[in-house]
Amino acid sequence: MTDVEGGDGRGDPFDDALALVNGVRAVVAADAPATGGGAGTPSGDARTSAKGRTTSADHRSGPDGPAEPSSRRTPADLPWETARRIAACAVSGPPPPATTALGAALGRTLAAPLSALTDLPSFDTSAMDGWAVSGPGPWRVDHPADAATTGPHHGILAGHAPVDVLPDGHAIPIATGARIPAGATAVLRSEHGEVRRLGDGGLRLYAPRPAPPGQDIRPRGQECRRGDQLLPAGALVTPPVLGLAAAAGYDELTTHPRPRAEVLVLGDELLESGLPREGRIRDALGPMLAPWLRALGVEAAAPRHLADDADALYAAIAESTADVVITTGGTASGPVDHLHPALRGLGAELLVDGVAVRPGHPMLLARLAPRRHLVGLPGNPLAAVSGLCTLAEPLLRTLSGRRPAVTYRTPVSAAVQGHPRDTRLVPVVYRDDARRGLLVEPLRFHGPAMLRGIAAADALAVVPPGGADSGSELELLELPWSAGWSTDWSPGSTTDRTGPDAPHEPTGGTA
Ligand SMILES: Nc1nc2c(c(=O)[nH]1)N[C@H]1C(S)=C(S)[C@@H](COP(=O)(O)OP(=O)(O)OC[C@H]3O[C@@H](n4cnc5c(N)ncnc54)[C@H](O)[C@@H]3O)O[C@H]1N2
Ligand code: MOO
Repeated sequence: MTDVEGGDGRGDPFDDALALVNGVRAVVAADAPATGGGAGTPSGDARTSAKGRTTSADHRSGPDGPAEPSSRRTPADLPWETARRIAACAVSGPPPPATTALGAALGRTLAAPLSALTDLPSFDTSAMDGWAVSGPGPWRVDHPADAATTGPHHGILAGHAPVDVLPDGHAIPIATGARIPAGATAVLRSEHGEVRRLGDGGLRLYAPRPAPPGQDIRPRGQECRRGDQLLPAGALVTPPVLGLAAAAGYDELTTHPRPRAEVLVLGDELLESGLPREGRIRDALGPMLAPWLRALGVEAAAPRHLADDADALYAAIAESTADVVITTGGTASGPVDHLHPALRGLGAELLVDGVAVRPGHPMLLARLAPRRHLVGLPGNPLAAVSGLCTLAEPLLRTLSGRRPAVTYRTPVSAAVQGHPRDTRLVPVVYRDDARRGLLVEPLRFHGPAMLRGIAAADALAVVPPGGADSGSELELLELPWSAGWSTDWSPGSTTDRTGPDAPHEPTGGTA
C-alpha cells in the first residue's frame, strides 16, 4: 500500500509542504481513486500495519468536520501539556551529585552554584599591545628591569609579574594580557603612539590624543569578585562553562550524574542492515534514539533488539538497571503488542497511557520502581520522536537536574491544520522573511511513519487542537542540535556496533 501521509512527492517541496499542512491535498484526495486509503490522502487513511491490523490514522479534520478517529483513543488520553508535566514530575529530582575532573563534567548539570574562586581578572591586565603609561604624555620610555641590554625588547609580557613602580611621565612596553605595573594609569595601543629617540639616547613616546585614566586596562574583578555566583545550580555544563570554571580556578566540578537509559527495539520485522525485503523494513529507531538521548545528556548504551516475544520483553525490562527504559513499538493493541501485558506482569504503575497528541498518541510512561521508569514509544518513527519529546525529554531533564526548558514561540508562515481535539507536533524550519521577520515554515513528510520532515527540521511546532492561523505564534520544541546544547558528538560515540563481533549482513549499498 502506498503511504503518502504528509507528502506527495511532487512539485516544490515548500509549496507542497504548505499545501499538505493546510489540507489542500484533501481536494486532490477527493479525485483520487478509492484504493483503500492510499495515494492522495493528506495524512493517511485506513491502512494495514506490519502486524496485520487495520488502523485509522486520524490526523485529518476536513473543512466540513473532523474525521472521527476509530483507532485506540480512550478517555484516558491525557492533554499533551498534562502528559509533559506528569513526565517532568515523575521523579522528584536528580540522583546525588558526584565530583569529577573538569572535563568529565561536560554535559552534566551543576549540583551547586558555580562560585568564583578568584577575582576575574585576578590582576589589572592590559587589554592591548602597546605601552603602559603613567599620567599625561609625552612619556619617557622605560624597559623592564629584566630586559636584555642589547637587541629588541618586548617590555612586560603576559605571565610576567612587574615589580617596579612606573613613575609619572614614564611608559613601558606591554603585551595584551600582561599585568599592569603599579603606577600605570592607562594603556596606549601600539598603533596610537610614536616613539622618537632623544638627544641623550633615550626614547620618548608621543600620542596624538590623551590617554584617559583606565584606558585599555581590564581592572581586577571586572568580570567577577571571588565568591560571586557565576552560574546557578542546574546549569548545563557546556564547553564555555568548562572554560569559565577553569578561568575561575576549578579543577573539579560537582555535578549530577547523567541518567542512564536503555533502548529496547521491538519488532520481528526489523532489519539491522541492507535493503528492506520480503515485508521486512530497516530499524530506523535504533540508530536514531541512542545518539538523540546522548544529545539530551543521557548515557545510552547500544540499543538492544528484541523479537516480538512477551517473555523476552518481560525479562529485558525486569533485568534492566537503567534509570529509564525506552521501548519502541508494541504500544498499541495488535496481536504482538506485548508492552501493556509485560508492564502489568511487572506490577508497573502506568502514569501516562495515551496522550492526545498526533502523531504518537499510544505513547506511555510507567513507573517500574520508585526511581525507575519506562517510556513506551510507538513504533511509527515520527510517533516515536513525538513520544521522545513529550515524555522522555521532560523526565530525563528532571533526572539530570536541568532547569525547565525555556518556551520559544515563533509566528508560523502559513495556516496549519489541526486535529480537532489533539495537539499536533509538526516539523518546521526557520525562515528569515524580509517583510515578516523570523518565521517557522511547516515541512511536509510529517506522517507518523516518516522521518523525512524531521530530518530536515530545526524544531517541532506545537499546533494546538483546532489548528493555527498564518502568523500565529507557535510554541517550538527545539531539537537538541539546533538548540546548541548537544554533547558527546564524537563520531565514535554515535556508532554503536563497531566491534569485530558485530553481525554483518550483505548491504544494499553504501552511500
Ligand atoms: N488497533 C489499533 N491499532 C493501532 C493504533 C491504535 O490506537 N489501535 N494506533 C496506531 C498508531 S497511531 C501507532 S503510532 C501505532 C503504534 O504501534 P506500536 O507502538 O504498537 O508499534 P508497532 O505496531 O510495533 O509498529 C508500528 C509501525 O511502526 C513500524 N516500526 C516499528 N518499529 C520500528 C522501527 N524501529 N523502525 C522503523 N519502523 C518501525 C512497524 O513496522 C509498523 O509499521 O499503532 C497503530 N495501530
Ligand atoms: O500513527 Mo500514530 O498517530 O501515533 O503515529
